[in-house]
Amino acid sequence: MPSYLVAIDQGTTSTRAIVFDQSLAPIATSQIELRQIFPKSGWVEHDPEDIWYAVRETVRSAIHKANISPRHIAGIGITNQRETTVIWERDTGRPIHNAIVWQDRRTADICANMRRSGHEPAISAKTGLLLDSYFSGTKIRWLLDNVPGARAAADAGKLAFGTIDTFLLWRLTGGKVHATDATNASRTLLYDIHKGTWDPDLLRLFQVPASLLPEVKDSAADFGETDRDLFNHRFRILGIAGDQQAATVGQGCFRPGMMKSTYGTGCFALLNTGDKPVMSTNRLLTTVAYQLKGKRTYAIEGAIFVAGAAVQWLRDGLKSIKQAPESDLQAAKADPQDRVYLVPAFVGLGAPWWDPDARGALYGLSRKTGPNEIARAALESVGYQTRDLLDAMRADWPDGGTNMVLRVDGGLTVSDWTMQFLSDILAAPVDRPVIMETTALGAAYLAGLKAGICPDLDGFAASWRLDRRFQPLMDVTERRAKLAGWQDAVQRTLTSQG
Ligand SMILES: Nc1ncnc2c1ncn2[C@@H]1O[C@H](COP(=O)(O)OP(=O)(O)O)[C@@H](O)[C@H]1O
Ligand SMILES: O=P(O)(O)OC[C@H](O)CO
Repeated sequence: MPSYLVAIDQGTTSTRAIVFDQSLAPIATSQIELRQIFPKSGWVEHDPEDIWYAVRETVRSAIHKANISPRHIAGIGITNQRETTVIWERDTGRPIHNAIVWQDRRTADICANMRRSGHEPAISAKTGLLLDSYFSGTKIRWLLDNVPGARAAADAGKLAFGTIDTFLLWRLTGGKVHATDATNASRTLLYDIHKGTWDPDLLRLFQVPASLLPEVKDSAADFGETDRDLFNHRFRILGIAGDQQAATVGQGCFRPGMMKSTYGTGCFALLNTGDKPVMSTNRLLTTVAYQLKGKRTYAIEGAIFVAGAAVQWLRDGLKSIKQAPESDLQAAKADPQDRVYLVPAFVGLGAPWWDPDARGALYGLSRKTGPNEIARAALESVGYQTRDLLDAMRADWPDGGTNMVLRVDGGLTVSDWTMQFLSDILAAPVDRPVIMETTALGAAYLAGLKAGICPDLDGFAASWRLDRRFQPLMDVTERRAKLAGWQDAVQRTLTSQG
């Protein structure tokens, strides 16, 4: 019986394919970096053909490395950077433009105008989101209005929209399947998360024809088969989830009150709130965590745009380190008396501030401030931003706040220094699991669940293994003083938009 699973993890900075064995242990990985395209300040694009090439190559290479027969693979799970928007021609499969990436701010003005017209409360009530350029809705509208001929072609039913999962599914199935899952749909500003349907009023408001949209399915579902020519075999595609939701699954956060935070380019914290959507009053997002057998489980989400990207800035912008792990060593050597704060608003500030016009700032520089102190400020900014999110979450959902433990994953969590600071500043334990590829694990598990070869949610959650627990060691007075300094720095950075 086929018992291996392949996860495709199409992230912002790279594409990975990972083969998991029957015990859900990763046995082979292949990864290709993704080219970032910055046409203008605040604009971020990806070439969908780069993404498609990387997916084909990494899947082939990971299966080859795993040294298994394709016949032993039970299915593929796809997980993806969310919100990133592609529109393509239905007859040729050709994208009409580069993908507009989630970080892209080109539609900030459209959002501001719609907000001024008073549309935000009704949109938030249906979608659980805020009216921000982060999400797909205004990106679709921009493409239809700015690519010559696009709107007419869309009205004639000749175009298809998708987030990256949907675009990949279309290509993998040879143009046969146009579908997504509820987690990805819940990031578009067009999807009613209470009813689980595309909303006609929202489509009218964002000027998006219904013919563009994919069918919305469960996160573990039959999404079709791969075209035989691609891998010399027809693989079943059995799972799809946005990457932060897949990480929530991979971390086994199935009970209300369980929370994970993923630290890659940005940071995304999701708190499972069960089968009822909790609408935030503190500018967090309400989102679908996963949908299984037609039943939606919801989460409150806090999204921070810059986490690991602050370390990349030390390396590529400031050139004060050569490799990311050096930031740890520098932070440990920083002068304890120095009080430098970095507010890394390089692309504006996300939750809970939502200020697209804010830009990064350093405060408290003295003659003694050097690279070590700035590295520490960069790593500390990850902790402070998480603290802001968690404070907002506790206010939205007081039941969840008391015995909180945070499960973490993502590239930045290898930094022991940052994880210790995170625990110190949250005043809560931080748990790092043995399997750090939780996003891919979640996608593989969803596919395995549908294939009937994986345990149920409780059985899977019981297999979660701790690598290390970081416990808070910081003195209360020091924590208070540090947090007060951070709040002051944020207030000075916010513009009138925030
Ligand atoms: N040892 C380290 N210390 C600090 N940051 C690190 C370290 N290793 C990786 N990172 C950061 O982690 C991020 C990459 O994580 P990853 O989960 O692969 O991101 P993404 O999925 O967003 O592409 C990079 O921004 C990098 O700067
Ligand atoms: O690609 P990542 O891991 O940075 O995640 C991106 C998020 O899905 C954006 O919402």
